[in-house]
Amino acid sequence: MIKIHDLTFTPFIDKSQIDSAISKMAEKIQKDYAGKTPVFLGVLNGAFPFVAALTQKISGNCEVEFTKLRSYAGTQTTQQVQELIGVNNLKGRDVIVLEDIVDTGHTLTKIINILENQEVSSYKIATLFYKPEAYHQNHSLDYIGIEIPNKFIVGFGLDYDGLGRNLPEVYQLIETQHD
Ligand SMILES: O=P(O)(O)OC[C@H]1O[C@H](OP(=O)(O)OP(=O)(O)O)[C@H](O)[C@@H]1O
Ligand SMILES: Nc1nc2[nH]cnc2c(=O)[nH]1
Repeated sequence: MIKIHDLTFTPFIDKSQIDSAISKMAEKIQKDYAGKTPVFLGVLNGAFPFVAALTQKISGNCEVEFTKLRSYAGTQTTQQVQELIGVNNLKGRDVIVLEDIVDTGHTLTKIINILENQEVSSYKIATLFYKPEAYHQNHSLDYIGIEIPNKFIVGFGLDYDGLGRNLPEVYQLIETQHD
């Protein structure tokens, strides 16, 4: 168990499970984009370890860009997704969005809106973690690493109020916590 700020988390997904999910995803992407030079678009802050781990498993040409969006405050989504760092050079490109987690899908909806305005040639969505019970958007996800229940997690890029992103494995919030 670990404590971050006021909350306690229990070990949930270990390093080898994360690595094997990323390897499988990289293999699929590599096949689907054979002969192309896709642009991986990482969504900061949370996606930084996922982007590094996935792109290192891709052989062949690819580019890496980042955008920075924020929707979560504490352990709750705010439904207002802010674009803190934008991208504007994706016209005509084959883009693969790399998200650390798709939860309600508000962030994803915002990204799709941005990509459609930029006239990209094609786009697909890859997410390391996915909460199917929380997702209520129509857009389907193209590459999913690990499906998880609708509980707050930290680690491997994901934070609780700024802390926990550096953890190499993933922890789940213990929900019955009393002071
Ligand atoms: O599907 P949603 O409910 O929109 O949640 C998913 C988003 O929430 C987190 O980002 P956050 O807004 O916390 O910013 P961060 O990556 O900088 O922590 C996460 O990195 C996803 O981008
Ligand atoms: N840290 C963290 N950020 C999120 N953003 C959306 N869902 C989550 C989650 O479960 N944990």
